[in-house]
Amino acid sequence: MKPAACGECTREAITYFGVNMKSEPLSYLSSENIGPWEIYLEQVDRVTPYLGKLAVLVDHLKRPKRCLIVDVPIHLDDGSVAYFEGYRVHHNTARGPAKGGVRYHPDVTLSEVMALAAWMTIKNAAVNLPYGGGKGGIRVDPRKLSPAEIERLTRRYTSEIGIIIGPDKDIPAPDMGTGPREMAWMMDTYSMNVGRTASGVVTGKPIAVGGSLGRQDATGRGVFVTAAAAAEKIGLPVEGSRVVVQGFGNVGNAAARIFHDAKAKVVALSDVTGAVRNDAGIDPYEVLKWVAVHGGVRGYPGAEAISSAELFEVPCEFLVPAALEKQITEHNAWKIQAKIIAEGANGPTTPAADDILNERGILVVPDVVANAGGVTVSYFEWVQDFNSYFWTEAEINQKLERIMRHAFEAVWQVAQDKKVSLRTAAYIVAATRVLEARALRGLYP
Ligand SMILES: NC(=O)C1=CN([C@@H]2O[C@H](COP(=O)(O)OP(=O)(O)OC[C@H]3O[C@@H](n4cnc5c(N)ncnc54)[C@H](OP(=O)(O)O)[C@@H]3O)[C@@H](O)[C@H]2O)C=CC1
Ligand SMILES: O=C(O)CCC(=O)C(=O)O
Repeated sequence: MKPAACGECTREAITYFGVNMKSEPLSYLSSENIGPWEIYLEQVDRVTPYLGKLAVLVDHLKRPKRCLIVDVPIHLDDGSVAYFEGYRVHHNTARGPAKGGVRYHPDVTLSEVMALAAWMTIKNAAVNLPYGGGKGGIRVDPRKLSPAEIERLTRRYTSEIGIIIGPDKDIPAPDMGTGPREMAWMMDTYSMNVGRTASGVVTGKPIAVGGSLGRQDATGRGVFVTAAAAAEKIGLPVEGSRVVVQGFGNVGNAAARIFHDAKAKVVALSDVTGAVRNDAGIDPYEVLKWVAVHGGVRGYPGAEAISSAELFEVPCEFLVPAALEKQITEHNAWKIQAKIIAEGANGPTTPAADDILNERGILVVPDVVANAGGVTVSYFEWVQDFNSYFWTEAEINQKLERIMRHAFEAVWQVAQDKKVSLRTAAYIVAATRVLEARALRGLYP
């Protein structure tokens, strides 16, 4: 399928830290042949025709500013030594310090972390936070390690990336496989290394060590707020609507609960153990209790088991992918029966799938807007840590909703004016901000 805006674009053939940055026009390639970084490059190519004279600077978006690869050796509980590969990437810092999460997952690679860092640059600019984009990760299956091993891994990784993180340089946060516990260890390790308590070095911390109220549910809340704003635009009521959620971790379970609280009906959800469906509605609070005991949604008695592929075919008003990249591809985009897709995950939709969804009139609220609630409350946490003055949860949620609605409205307006998808509109808003900052800092086109 020919992409909407950039069928003819070609790319320079360069290699960056072993990651091949040359790619063909990607919409012609199957999802099996592209990774997250190529998806990101395609998204940038699609926005380039809308950047006016800033387009000559677009290569700034196509290269990470710096990539650090670290070896993370730890003692396992049995006394043996294991080695893990870790990364921290600063994609762009034109608008402020790098900011973005840390992922622990067996499939983490440098090119994936580059893409995740780049999406942070776009996301932070799309919601107008004073940050650039960064991301980190370790190729590890945390489920195979004990808590003590994860602590040693986290502390060693933090020391290794300590040369490029800091409250005014790069502020990590949780992503897949990490949470408040790991953030507390990161903050403690960094603080020990610099000889003072530096609570502003990471966000997503437990409340007792400088975390912010509302951060835990913030990404899911932002997904809900932007999905509801999109629904308003097309006259779709949230109350009584059907919701399908892929992934029942930090983002997915919060989104499911918040939709449920708003009287929407969660009809299917999944995690790595399996998927379940009940058209009469599933109570995500009950699923949480089940998961706490059984380790996954599989076998949840209030619903029937379906396959992970079938999850995407369940009729619904809202579909929330909240797991990994590349879940919605040219293979299943035709089968989706949702009116709105609100991307809780980063990069869940390939460009080819975007085209199909666009053609089918399914509204996609892109990741760089839909899941920006997490980093927005991370920003609040960072500001609160600097001031040593903390806001109430009601204040946080109110400020979060205002920022998310404002960002969505601006993107919606651009989409209407330019007749482009919400993703391309978000990239127009964000890329313009990043490249304007770059130009003002000394690289005028
Ligand atoms: N945490 C945050 O604040 C933010 C996260 N995101 C993005 O949201 C997504 C989810 O992150 P987060 O919720 O933090 O991660 P978590 O680790 O908390 O949860 C991930 C969830 O996805 C499930 N999962 C993993 N693989 C699959 C699969 N193939 N099919 C179905 N479910 C799967 C996991 O199952 P199991 O538990 O069984 O392993 C788990 O339920 C990621 O793309 C992340 O980058 C975006 C913005 C902010
Ligand atoms: O809270 C943050 O700083 C970043 C969260 C994150 O990794 C993301 O938005 O993808």
